[in-house]
Amino acid sequence: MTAESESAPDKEHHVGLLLRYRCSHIIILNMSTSGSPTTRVAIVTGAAQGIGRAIALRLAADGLDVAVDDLPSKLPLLEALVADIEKLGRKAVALTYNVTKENEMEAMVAKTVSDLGRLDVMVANAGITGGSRSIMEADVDGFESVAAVNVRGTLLCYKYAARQMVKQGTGGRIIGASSIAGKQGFANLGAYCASKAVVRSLTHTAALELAAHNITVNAYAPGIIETSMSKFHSTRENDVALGGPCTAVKVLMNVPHAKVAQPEDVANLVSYLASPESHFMTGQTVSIDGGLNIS
Ligand SMILES: NC(=O)c1ccc[n+]([C@@H]2O[C@H](COP(=O)([O-])OP(=O)(O)OC[C@H]3O[C@@H](n4cnc5c(N)ncnc54)[C@H](O)[C@@H]3O)[C@@H](O)[C@H]2O)c1
Repeated sequence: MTAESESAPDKEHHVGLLLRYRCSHIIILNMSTSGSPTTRVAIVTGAAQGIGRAIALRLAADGLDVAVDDLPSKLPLLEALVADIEKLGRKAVALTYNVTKENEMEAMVAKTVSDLGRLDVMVANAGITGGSRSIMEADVDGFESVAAVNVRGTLLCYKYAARQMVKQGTGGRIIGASSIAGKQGFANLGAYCASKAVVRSLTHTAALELAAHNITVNAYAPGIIETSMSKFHSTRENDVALGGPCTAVKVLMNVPHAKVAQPEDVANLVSYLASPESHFMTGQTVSIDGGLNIS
């Protein structure tokens, strides 16, 4: 390539860029709920409680219909959530598919499309920590069960959401649940840290592969959020039982904004990541951690 061609791209190149921009803009406008006949639809996994529940409610408040998924044992909580979403004037459906099973993730997307009409937003939120264990005490079964939910579950959510969104041809938003633990190490949380780093990596790859389809892929990386998960890692009893330090408490001691945040704080971020306004943002794992991880 000559210096001239580098500094002055040809007209065809400019026209191509413009057309691509216009196409993506038209799709973005179609995604808007205001004045549009099409209501956007989201799936939130791990939605029965904690961060997932707050995200489902926030997306409903934003005007989306929502399929809420969790394990079968959480069905009563899901049904209560559906009722709360319906009070906001939106449609909702409770699903009990296991994110670790490929046939169930395919069925989850198919059921959402058959019940709610389409899929625009996937929030792959379900996750587990698997408890605290040092590398020297690590057991392969425990490592694999964390990976099954956090890694395989995220991959399958991304896969079947992307397939549906590409089929629809109207773009979309795919959002994963990483963690501060995916950006830095925490003693005795090796399996969890590794799994959340993989979520970040899958988000990079999926963002590149799906850009041509006007699908953005981002993840949230919370610090300590007040849910049953973080409470589990905050008690002396679990500390002693699992042989690890009070991980959540130790982390908090290093947070510049030293407070425990609420699930709604993460939901506010997801609201933006899921919105048409975030169309120029992809491949990012966004920290929401009170300043713990600044880089
Ligand atoms: N709470 C925090 O401080 C924090 C910090 C960083 C990241 N996160 C991440 O945010 C997400 C939500 O965390 P939370 O604190 O709300 O956790 P939580 O334990 O309160 O909720 C997680 C939900 O996922 C569901 N789930 C687990 N395995 C599942 C499976 N196989 N299929 C379907 N659902 C399944 C659980 O039943 C539960 O309802 C997780 O991915 C977690 O790793 C949480």
